[in-house]
Amino acid sequence: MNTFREINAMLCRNAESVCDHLLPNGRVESGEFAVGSIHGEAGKSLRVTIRGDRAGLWIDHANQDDRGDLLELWSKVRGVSIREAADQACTFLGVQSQPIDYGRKSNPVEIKRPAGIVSAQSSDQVMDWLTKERRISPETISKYRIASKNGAVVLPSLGVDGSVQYIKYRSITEKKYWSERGAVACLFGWQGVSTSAREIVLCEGEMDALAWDSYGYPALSPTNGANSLDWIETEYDNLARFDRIYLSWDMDDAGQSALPKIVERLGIERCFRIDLPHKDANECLIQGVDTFAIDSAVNKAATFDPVELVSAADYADSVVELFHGQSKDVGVTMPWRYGKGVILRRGEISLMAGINGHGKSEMAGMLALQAMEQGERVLVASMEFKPQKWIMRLTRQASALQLPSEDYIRAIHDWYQGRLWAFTATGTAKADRIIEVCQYALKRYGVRYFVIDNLAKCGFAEDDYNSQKKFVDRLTDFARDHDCHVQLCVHMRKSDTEDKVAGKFDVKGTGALTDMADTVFSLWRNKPKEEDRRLSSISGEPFDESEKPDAILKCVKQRNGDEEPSFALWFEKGSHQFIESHNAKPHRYVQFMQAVAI
Ligand SMILES: Nc1ncnc2c1ncn2[C@@H]1O[C@H](COP(=O)(O)OP(=O)(O)OP(=O)(O)O)[C@@H](O)[C@H]1O
Repeated sequence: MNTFREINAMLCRNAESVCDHLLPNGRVESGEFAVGSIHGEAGKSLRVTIRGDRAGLWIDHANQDDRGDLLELWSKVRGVSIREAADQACTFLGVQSQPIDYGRKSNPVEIKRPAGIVSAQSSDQVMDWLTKERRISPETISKYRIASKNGAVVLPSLGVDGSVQYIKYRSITEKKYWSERGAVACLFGWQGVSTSAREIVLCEGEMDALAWDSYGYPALSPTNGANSLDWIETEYDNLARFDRIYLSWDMDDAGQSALPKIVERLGIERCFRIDLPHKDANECLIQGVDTFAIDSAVNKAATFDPVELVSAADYADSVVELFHGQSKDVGVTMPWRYGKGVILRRGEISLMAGINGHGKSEMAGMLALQAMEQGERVLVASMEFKPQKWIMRLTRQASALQLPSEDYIRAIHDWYQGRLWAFTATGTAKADRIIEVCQYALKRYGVRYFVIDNLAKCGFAEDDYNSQKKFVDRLTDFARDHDCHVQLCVHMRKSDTEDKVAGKFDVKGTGALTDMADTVFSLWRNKPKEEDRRLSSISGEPFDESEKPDAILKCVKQRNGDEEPSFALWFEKGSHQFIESHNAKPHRYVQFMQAVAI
């Protein structure tokens, strides 16, 4: 089944053929279809746009009220209802499914008109209450067939076919409702809605619907309470004809909780929320809110955009900040004098890739110290070593000494307090648990820099690339959603030689890992140099340490940076730090005095 909107869209895609079919005396002029009027005589007064975004829109310049879309043109030219026009259009378009049969359905049970009901007009009391106290217009009262019985207001719900579905009564002396029979799930107000209407207001109650109509907006309201959704099923087809449904619901908790469910079922793209200056339309009427204010509220009706859909324009401040602001590129910078453009940014994930034993853990540890020094709280999930072992390595780097004293070690551990946490599972930890603990550490302790060493120890089979990919995908979401950085150590594929720096295509596993990561490092240990050194020591030949670096850290990808430098580094034997020249001093991350002072 197709909605009117869909049928009209199909007509618009064939606007010229539709015009030729409906108005054979017309002709195409300057990109528009021109004809005398909806009666089809030759002429130029009625113009239909046949191409572009506005295709299908038409206007008769001799009678500016005559305008609309192609379905309306069809209905006017053929003198049929919109529903019949839609039926005919489907046949013309060769569309098998017929339009929704909204015009013929109603609730199956019709009730008999009870005795004693008279028109509201003939009851001074009811008429006065409606027009003077509630300020409902007499036209609306007549259109909606509002009646009176024993001094109470009679609110009949007629189906789209005019049959009486339900009758509700309202006392005029107190807010009390009763009905002719038990609650029926339908909408009140069809009698006030033209069969060609393409827009409708849905509101919470009958008096509201009458108020909306008094403002010039025909409206419907559920008969059995605003929070029951049963009416949707009964009236679903009847509502299909509306391209726009304005929801005028109370802003109280009950109203707000029902609204998303209504919108979801009626179609998010055609629903709009109206915010009124008072709690509902009848209150607006009573308070004297004029039609202009109501028109303005309708014009400003908000869409129910999914929370995930945001206009790019809303990001102006953040983008200006990225260009000009102080907080440009929040993240951890590299420990060396150059390459400051490489940043381990919040919201991103980086891979530290290397062959076994090439220093990934040492490098990730040093960068974690760098993060702590720059104020980040860090969690290390090392499945390679027992916590005491990797913390020992880290402490060596932090002190810049091969053998720090006991006091210094203890002082450094005091410094770790509130800065560093360990995920203690060694061996093969389950990926889910790692993420759970990371989430907890983030929420409970404000940790924003995470090291996972390494992917091979997260509980996946070596060749289960799909699960590895899903895990990295989840880490990527975690980093982005919580504005933190995750560094994941991964292995390089085994190759014949360890003599050259591997590229990002050498990362073990699926290529998706490097695609998903924001930054990828390839860490290479200069094994040939170590061999040369060994041979020199045997032969007694002098060996120049400065000539070649001990390691190269190559940034092979940095999605959000301009630089992808290679860092030539020397491995300082005492501290196990990577330094930028053979005679550079290792950096003391924790000064002894500073550590003691904390
Ligand atoms: N460039 C280097 N020169 C000398 N020794 C190094 C160098 N890089 C790392 N090492 C040493 O090599 C050993 C292995 O380092 P590390 O554990 O960091 O490697 P890894 O890449 O994490 O290994 P794995 O893949 O097995 O986890 C450590 O003892 C470390 O101190």
